[in-house]
Amino acid sequence: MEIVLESKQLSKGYRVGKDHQHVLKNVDVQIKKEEFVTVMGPSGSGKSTLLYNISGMDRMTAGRVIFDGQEISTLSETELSKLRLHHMGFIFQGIHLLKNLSIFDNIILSAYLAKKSSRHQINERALELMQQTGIADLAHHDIMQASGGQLQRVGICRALINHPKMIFADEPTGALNSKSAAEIMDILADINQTGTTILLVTHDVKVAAKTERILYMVDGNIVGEKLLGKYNQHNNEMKTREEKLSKWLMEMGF
Ligand SMILES: Nc1ncnc2c1ncn2[C@@H]1O[C@H](COP(=O)(O)OP(=O)(O)OP(=O)(O)O)[C@@H](O)[C@H]1O
Repeated sequence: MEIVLESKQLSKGYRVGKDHQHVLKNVDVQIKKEEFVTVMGPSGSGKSTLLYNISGMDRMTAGRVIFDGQEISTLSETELSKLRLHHMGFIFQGIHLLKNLSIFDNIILSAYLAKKSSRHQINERALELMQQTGIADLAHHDIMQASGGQLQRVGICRALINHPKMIFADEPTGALNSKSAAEIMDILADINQTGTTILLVTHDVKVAAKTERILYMVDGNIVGEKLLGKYNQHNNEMKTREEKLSKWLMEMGF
């Protein structure tokens, strides 16, 4: 299967006073097209840092990242933001929506900025995504009127509006109760099944068990991986997947 994202010897460090803290240490990762991959590991091991550096949200200190055949390590800020706008989608725990815009306008904003589609096409796409994520009734609501789970769905619609090749999600269910978290993961699994590659960071075994491959990070490097295969919400397989994953995580020292 074709590789969509690859890091080679990716390193990231921060100056802390007089010291230099090495957070990512020569990380080599390959994500295949249409894969659904999770990064797990202890707190502070560098999971979010990996997500932000491999997606070009942050600048790596050394190494290379190749996204969809293009070296992104050498792109300018303008080129990087264009790449992110057109080809990547981001979902965060704190959803960062604009409070003065309606739910619908929050979703379509980046499609207007991308200037790739007509107003009609953008509206159609937004409606289709809102239907898919179960928030079509909320289109013209104020974001202050929505629950955490609904807002996370808005975040998913916003991330998908420009048909990204890949979604990056940092603890997308971190602020949700377990029922909403399970629903959000089913939506992400559906999105993945229809061809969008996803790289996700989580601490939650139930969340990771719905993904295809789990990378385990310790102290700035990937030290193991577990292949679970694609999750099918219509097969009654969650318990087995969770047990398999929990057993492996225990072996990894989680
Ligand atoms: N801007 C920064 N300046 C200095 N150190 C930083 C900065 N951002 C992150 N770090 C450090 O990098 C290390 C890894 O942080 P990161 O957030 O990537 O870990 P994580 O595995 O995602 O943790 P968690 O599971 O707690 O979210 C931590 O020790 C953190 O303090």
